[in-house]
Amino acid sequence: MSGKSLLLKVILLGDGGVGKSSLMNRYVTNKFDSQAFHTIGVEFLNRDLEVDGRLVTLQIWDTAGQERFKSLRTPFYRGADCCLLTFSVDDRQSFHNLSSWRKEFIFYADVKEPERFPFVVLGNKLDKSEREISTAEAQAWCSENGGYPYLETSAKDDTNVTGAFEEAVRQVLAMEEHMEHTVFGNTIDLHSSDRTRSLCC
Ligand SMILES: Nc1nc2c(ncn2[C@@H]2O[C@H](COP(=O)(O)OP(=O)(O)OP(=O)(O)O)[C@@H](O)[C@H]2O)c(=O)[nH]1
Ligand SMILES: [Mg+2]
Repeated sequence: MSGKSLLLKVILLGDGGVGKSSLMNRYVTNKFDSQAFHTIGVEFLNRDLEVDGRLVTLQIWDTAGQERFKSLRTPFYRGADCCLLTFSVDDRQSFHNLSSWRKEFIFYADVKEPERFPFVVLGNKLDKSEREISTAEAQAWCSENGGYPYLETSAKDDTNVTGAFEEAVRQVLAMEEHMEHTVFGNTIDLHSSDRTRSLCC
């Protein structure tokens, strides 16, 4: 394991009531509240974890999904390393709104290269018996809209919650690795025979 812990900011977005706060609380405190209140503005919690030998401090930002709190949540998007787009599998409207959430995030976080940004899609409330969105439909949206990883979770039953946050970390680490390769790939080779040509005026 490499010594120093990496601080990663992950943000949960999605309609009011899909279970963002419940996912964060399940992951960080292992508790579930069936009478949870709507979030006002934003809240965050940290959790340390190890993924593929890397020590990471995950700073999870939980935002208010209700439209009336838009101005309270958007200032906190900047600096996010990963965005968890969340819907509820028993609520078609929340699935339909994923595109708007992504758009809002890209705008307020001022993401320079949206097609490269690590989004992860979560279909929560997997424990519900009556679904409105099938796994296949959600997967299709993810592959058509940028090839995002898709995970189904239940904050209530603690299904795949750890897996969801670990996937977020993996996506960020993979992106970092990719960027490092790109930077090194673009390094100017001072000994290259092309050098005279490219520097010549
Ligand atoms: N059955 C079931 N209920 C859940 C699950 N996750 C959350 N809930 C319930 O759904 C309701 C809304 O959950 P929240 O976590 O408050 O939703 P939210 O996305 O944070 O909502 P906002 O804060 O308004 O944006 C609460 O009553 C939760 O108990 C789940 O996995 N399964
Ligand atoms: Mg909430």
